[in-house]
Order: sequence, then C-alpha cells, then structure tokens
Amino acid sequence: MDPRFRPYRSVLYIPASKPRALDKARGLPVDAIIFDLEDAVSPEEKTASRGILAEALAQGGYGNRARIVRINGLDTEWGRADAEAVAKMEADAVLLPKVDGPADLDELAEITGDLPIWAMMETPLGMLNAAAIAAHPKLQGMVMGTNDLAKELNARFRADRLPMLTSLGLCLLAAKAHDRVIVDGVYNAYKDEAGLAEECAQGRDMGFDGKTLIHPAQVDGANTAFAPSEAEIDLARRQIAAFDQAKASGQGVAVVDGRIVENLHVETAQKTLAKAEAIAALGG
Ligand SMILES: CC(C)(COP(=O)(O)OP(=O)(O)OC[C@H]1O[C@@H](n2cnc3c(N)ncnc32)[C@H](O)[C@@H]1OP(=O)(O)O)[C@@H](O)C(=O)NCCC(=O)NCCSC(=O)C[C@H](O)C(=O)O
Ligand SMILES: [Mg+2]
Repeated sequence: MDPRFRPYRSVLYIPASKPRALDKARGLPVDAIIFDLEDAVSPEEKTASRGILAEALAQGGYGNRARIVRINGLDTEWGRADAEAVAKMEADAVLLPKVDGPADLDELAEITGDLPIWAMMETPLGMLNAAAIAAHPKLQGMVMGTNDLAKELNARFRADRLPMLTSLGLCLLAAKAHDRVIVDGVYNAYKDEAGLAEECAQGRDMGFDGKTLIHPAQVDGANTAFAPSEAEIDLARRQIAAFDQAKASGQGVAVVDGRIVENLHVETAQKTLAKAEAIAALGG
C-alpha cells in the first residue's frame, strides 16, 4: 500500500507478552498495530517477549495492517537489544518511547538503519523539540503518549483535555509542517464507549489521523470517527463538481449549501475522497 495514503484510524497496542492477543489481532479490523515491548510488558517478561514477538511476526497473518514495534528506551537495559532485534523482524516501523529530541532518533537509526521510525511524544522536552523531531529524515509518524505526559506535567485527566491542548497542538503543528502521520493518545477507560467517541471526535477535529487504542472494544469507535462520513463524501463530490462547473464558466468560486467553495476547499474534498478510497481498499 502507498504509505502516503495509508489510513491510521485505529492503532492498537498489543503487549508482546500476550500470545493470545497477538493472535487475536490478526482478525481485528485495525489499520495499524503497535506491538509493545515497553510499558505493557513487565521487566520479568521483557526478554522472552522479544522472542514471542519475532515469532508472531515471522508467522505473519497481519495482512495490510501496519506493524509498528515499540521498543524500550535506549537508556534502559533492554532498549539496545530490542532495537537490534526489531531490525531483523518482519516489522514496518520501530517506535521509540519518551523521545526528547532528534538526537534520540539518530541513536536509534544507527541500529535500525533504514527502518522508518515513529516517536512517542510524551515528555516536556519532546513537546518543546517537536518541530526538530518531526523534521528528522527517518521519522514517519508521531504517537501522543498522554499518560506519561499527564504524569510529567502533573496534569489532571479531564473530559475536555484542557491541560493537554498545548502539547497536542504543538505536536500537531510539527507533524503537519513536515507531512508526518500523527495519532492521538489512548483513552484509558476502555469500556466507556461514549467517552471514547467524544475524545475521538475531539482528536479528529483537531487534525489527528487516528487514535491509539488499548482494547479491541475500542476499534469500531475509532474507525468510525476517523473515516469520512457518507455526508462528508457526498459533500466532497458536490464541491468538486460545483467548482469544476464554476471554473468552466470562468468563475473562481462556487457555492454549495450556501457556503463558498474555492480551490483550497477542493483540495480538502479530494483528500476526503482519497481517504475514503484507501479505507475501502483496506476492506472498510
Ligand atoms: C486492558 C487489558 C489489560 C484488558 O485485558 P483483558 O481483561 O484480557 O480483556 P478482555 O478479557 O476484555 O479481552 C477480550 C479479548 O480481547 C483480547 N485483547 C485484549 N486486549 C487486547 C489488545 N490490546 N490487543 C489484542 N487483543 C486484546 C483478549 O486476549 C481477549 O481475547 P480472547 O481471549 O481471544 O477473547 C488489555 O486489553 C491490555 O493489556 N491492553 C493493552 C494495554 C497496553 O498495551 N498498554 C500499553 C499501551 S498504553 C501506553 O503506554 C500509552 C503511552 O505510552 C502513554 O504514555 O500514554
Ligand atoms: Mg508512555
């Protein structure tokens, strides 16, 4: 699949220590999987999990889902061995936690070579250096780590995420400036469907490409929230048609549903249709 159009609506964390979950993910309609060697895996299980994961990926069966492996930090006792192992795995990308600046990515790239890198954005320094991190040539995507960030900021969890908005905004600006994928943080209350829907809608409206998830019950909510709706697809088609017609009669502006449509709106409409097509190509 062309990486420029790959959807990242639903990005599910799976602890690499859980073979049952690793297997279940082969049948889940997620756009991407983060195979986790870091926080979801206890110190006692770290080394064995590396082997379990390498075997699961070698076995395959993950179809079109992007396979991203989150390693432990390179300043931990497991990080370097994780990175060396991932470089040999059937993975599409490596995800580095707690990235403070581009030098962290340089250090990882020395081990993982050409493998695309994703960065966990979850430290105060990472927020301040977001633009330089996004500019790193090996960086493909950013993942908000809102749990670690809340801990570092001593911020409280609120439904409106007011304490997070500065950080979310800084990372979004950085990712968009450098044309990187960026996915929102997890919603911890995985049985709260309505709360997840609200947070997905907020992230989508801010410009995130999708949401990271911790449980299969969250997948449908994210897939729905981050896909163009039927109404949006219909509007995009009508905007493109109306603008083409306006252009043919020498006008630079069309009007659809009482709102102006200019070239820039047509670009957005075309992106909406391209995203809908990419989702359909994945099987919906
Ligand atoms: C939260 C959980 C511990 C709940 O687990 P469990 O009690 O086993 O859930 P269920 O019994 O409801 O599970 C039903 C079936 O679904 C499978 N399952 C569960 N979770 C996953 C998953 N993530 N991926 C794939 N499959 C999953 C179970 O195996 C059951 O299958 P079956 O038996 O065949 O029916 C658990 O969901 C979990 O561990 N989730 C992941 C937690 C995690 O990854 N945490 C780390 C990432 S969050 C983070 O670190 C963010 C960031 O760094 C930050 O700072 O914010
Ligand atoms: Mg974290």
